[in-house]
Amino acid sequence: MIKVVVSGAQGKMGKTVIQLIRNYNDMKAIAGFDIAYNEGDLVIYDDLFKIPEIPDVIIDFSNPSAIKQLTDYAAAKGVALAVGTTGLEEEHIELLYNAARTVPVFVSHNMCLGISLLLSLAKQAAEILSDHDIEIIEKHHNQKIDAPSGTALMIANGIKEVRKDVYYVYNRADIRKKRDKNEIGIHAIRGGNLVGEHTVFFIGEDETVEISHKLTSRKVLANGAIKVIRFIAQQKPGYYIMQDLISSLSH
Ligand SMILES: NC(=O)C1=CN([C@@H]2O[C@H](COP(=O)(O)OP(=O)(O)OC[C@H]3O[C@@H](n4cnc5c(N)ncnc54)[C@H](OP(=O)(O)O)[C@@H]3O)[C@@H](O)[C@H]2O)C=CC1
Ligand SMILES: O=C(O)C1=N[C@H](C(=O)O)C[C@H](O)C1
Repeated sequence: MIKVVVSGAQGKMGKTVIQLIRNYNDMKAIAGFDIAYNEGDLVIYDDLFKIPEIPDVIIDFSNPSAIKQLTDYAAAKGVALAVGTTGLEEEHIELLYNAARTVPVFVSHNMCLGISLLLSLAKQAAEILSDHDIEIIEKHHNQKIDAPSGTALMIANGIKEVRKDVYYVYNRADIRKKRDKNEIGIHAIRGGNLVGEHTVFFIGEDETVEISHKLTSRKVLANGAIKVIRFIAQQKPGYYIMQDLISSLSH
């Protein structure tokens, strides 16, 4: 039985994950971690160190400000940590890499497998359509704090691995020149209760290729989180990404 603490337990993703964990008998949510008002039947703590039982895994969908406590706690107690929170800065990534020296740490800005497929198709398209202009549009609900989305940045970073000279342009409002060949334009749309949509455009002469992924429910992301919990619970200390999980599924 994998004992799980859900971080961001009062949030949209945290609640969805807690609900889904109840469907499985190989894992149990033993507590939540959140700074928000405490509601529901799972006990939610505002300080990880107050949780009486030590979990096997913490799954996190909260806020970058939680990363310090999450990594301190995971390293101190020898607990595996899986982070889905986006909007991370360099300092947070550094904390996660440091923790990964002593405990298993998994980081993915998108936990659904469909986005991994989009990423791999986008990298392939960037190689084949090497003279096409690349633009990314992401759409999310009006409660999202960070922009562009972690997934949009992850896609752009993946494309940069095959087109090393690209750079990112987030807002053309103040630009007074023609589009540069090496730009990846990244654009964020916010509205209503959109769960998450990402489209990568490869635009050439008289031709546009679009690769899209659209979510209509958080259940898909929470299903991915369940796979991540099972995966990270079995790993040695180290820093893991979605590709590691996918490779483990094919073995
Ligand atoms: N990797 C993935 O697949 C996915 C990632 N995400 C990311 O997960 C994060 C959460 O998303 P979502 O559930 O929609 O957001 P919500 O705002 O609905 O939930 C976040 C929760 O975390 C709480 N919180 C804020 N700061 C802290 C802290 N320092 N310590 C503990 N809890 C804290 C919030 O409290 P309060 O409301 O009081 O601020 C809130 O209850 C975002 O970064 C989002 O981009 C979301 C979906 C999928
Ligand atoms: O905030 C969200 O909701 C989501 N955030 C992630 C991101 O920033 O990429 C993943 C997903 O699209 C939902």
